[in-house]
Amino acid sequence: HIEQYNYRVKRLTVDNLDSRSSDVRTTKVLIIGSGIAGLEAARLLQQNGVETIVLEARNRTGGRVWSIRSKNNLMLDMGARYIHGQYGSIPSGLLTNPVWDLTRSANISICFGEPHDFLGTYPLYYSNILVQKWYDEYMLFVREETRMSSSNISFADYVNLFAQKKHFNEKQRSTLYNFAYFTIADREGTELESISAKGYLDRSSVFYGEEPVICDTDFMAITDYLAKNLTNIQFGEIVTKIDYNKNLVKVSTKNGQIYQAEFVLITVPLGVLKSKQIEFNPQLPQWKLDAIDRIGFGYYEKIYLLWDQVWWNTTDYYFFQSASKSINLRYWITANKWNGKPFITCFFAGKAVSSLTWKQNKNETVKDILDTLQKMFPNIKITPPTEIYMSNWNEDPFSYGSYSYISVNQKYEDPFRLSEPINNRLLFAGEATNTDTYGYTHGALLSARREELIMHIIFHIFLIIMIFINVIGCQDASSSRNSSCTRIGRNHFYHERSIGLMGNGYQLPNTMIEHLMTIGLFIVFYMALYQLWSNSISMPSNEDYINMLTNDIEEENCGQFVSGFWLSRYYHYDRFYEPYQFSLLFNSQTREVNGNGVDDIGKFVVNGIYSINTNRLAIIKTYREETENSTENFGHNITIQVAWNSNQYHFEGKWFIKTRNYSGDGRIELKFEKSFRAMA
Ligand SMILES: Cc1cc2nc3c(=O)[nH]c(=O)nc-3n(C[C@H](O)[C@H](O)[C@H](O)COP(=O)(O)OP(=O)(O)OC[C@H]3O[C@@H](n4cnc5c(N)ncnc54)[C@H](O)[C@@H]3O)c2cc1C
Repeated sequence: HIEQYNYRVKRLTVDNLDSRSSDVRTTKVLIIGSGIAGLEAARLLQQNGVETIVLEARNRTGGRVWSIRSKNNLMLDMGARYIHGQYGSIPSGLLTNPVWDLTRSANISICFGEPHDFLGTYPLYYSNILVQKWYDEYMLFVREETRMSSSNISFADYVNLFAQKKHFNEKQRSTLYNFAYFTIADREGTELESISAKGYLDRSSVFYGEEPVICDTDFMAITDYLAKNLTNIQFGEIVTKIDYNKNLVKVSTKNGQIYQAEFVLITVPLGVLKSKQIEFNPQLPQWKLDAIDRIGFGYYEKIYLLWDQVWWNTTDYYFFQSASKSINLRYWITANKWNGKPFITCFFAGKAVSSLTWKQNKNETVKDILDTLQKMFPNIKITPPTEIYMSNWNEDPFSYGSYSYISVNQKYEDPFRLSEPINNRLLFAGEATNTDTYGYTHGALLSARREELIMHIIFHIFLIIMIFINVIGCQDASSSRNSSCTRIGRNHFYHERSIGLMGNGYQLPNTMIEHLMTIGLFIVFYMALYQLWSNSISMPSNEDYINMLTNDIEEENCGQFVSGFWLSRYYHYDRFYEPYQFSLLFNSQTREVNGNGVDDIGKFVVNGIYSINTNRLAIIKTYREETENSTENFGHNITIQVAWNSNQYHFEGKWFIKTRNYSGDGRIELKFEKSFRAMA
């Protein structure tokens, strides 16, 4: 077997990639990994008739979405469990969490946690209220410091700087440190020392989880739904080598199987890429290797403790959040009040996982948890759990960690680099390649949609080029009275297909269809041009607007815009409509502003730009159809262009609407309401 494997691998060099053999399986798109990203990409490609094979190392789908059954048939999510966002709504430019949408399509029942549904305390020397106040002040301090700074400074360094500024003693400093740890670092699966504060605050995903939404069933119901109609998943196929050139990719697996494809979508976790278990030939470019190296990949593990019946007498969701005496053993505990199931989940992150304390001495870890619980419930005699289950993502060779975070070593462009295709043949998806929603299932899902779209564009560019070549070839031929016009064109087209540019999913059009499509393309092109022209006549473009300099801008009035909740009121039909709250997040490096909210027309998302220099903001509100007011909500866009008014201490300017049936404009004001509360 080994000989056969070596033989196959030896044959596989870039020079002879095209050599075909009966034991090489060919397909148009090969997807490596059947986590949520791989499954979604496979599902979309299959829907579009593109031939696809999924290679999965494990003998199951789901990847880091993995649920097991206890002896009593309790469903325990060892990986993802929460669908983050407020009732499915996420303030990052997308109205709803797409995973939430999936649960609705799949008829999966979901339950809601309340944001303040929290029993217990941090083991702090000071009252929670006081520490929360320090923390809020600390976050404002970090936000201000990072806004104009370009250096990567960790949250831990900012704790020290803030403590110095406030003349904190060591006890106060370490209390704030612990609080910040649990609020920020724990969820990222790492330490405060490792996270770039600027990177974290500039990326929108960090503000998601104000109100996690929890499934009533296991999370795998979602990945099972995605996998439902996929017939092309090869289990137990551990990819060991990827050979590629400008035309083709060949993938070798540990079983000695070789696959050949026009495109390969790599969705393996960042931990696997870091481990260099997969050999690339030629080696990945240095910029890609640097990105893989610098982006952080955290550790986050769960322990489930099960009893025969619920013994706790509280209905709160979160039991307790604890920083134990030992820095290496910190955890927090939750229980599920909705289904009344008798288990408690404990979470360990960062050093607590890598130090291995908890794994090396499972009994001691469990005893520590039980002692903590006993202190919380002094009147109940807590018996040892009947079953214990622990995850081990950290050592799992198909994960090597939990999910990505923004490390202090990271460069701004690294996540973009990670997702960048190579030769337009190797494409990358998965949680870590999502620049906004890294670390989450919805990040993985959206990355798959992004890559599927890229593939689609690549396919169609080829299709359009082919049509033009064919039409021009045809016209040349007919002008020279070459009666074999159609045949020549077609033969040329077939030839291109046979060398692999066109795939099985796309049918060869005949000459008539090609002509019609050409005319259609011209019509679409002119309509797009007309649309652009007509949209630009009544207002400046958003880019032009924010760059307009006015004489009266004083330096202290620059950069008034901050991320947070804003109130807007707009003037229409001779009156102001109420202030409506919406969230806006500002990325100072890209100047982008994203957010969402709801007003009397409907739910909307916001995308736009802001200039610190001119203090001007230009955003586009896009309504989501079928929300709120069905007679006025057409899923239309509203452009809002506002400038800072230092007397009123708010932004003001104009809104513009241009739809097929209506165009209009009016006044609008935007006032800052409050900053985002840190995740509870
Ligand atoms: C403990 C924990 C808790 C979490 N909690 C949440 C949560 O509550 N909410 C949330 O939204 N997100 C959560 N996440 C994050 C979420 O699980 C991930 O972001 C998401 O599942 C990643 O999906 P993916 O498709 O990018 O990668 P994966 O799911 O890891 O899929 C990659 C696939 O590639 C396969 N693979 C790896 N190596 C090879 C190879 N050499 N050859 C072939 N196949 C290979 C793997 O087996 C896997 O199936 C959590 C993660 C962990 C670990």
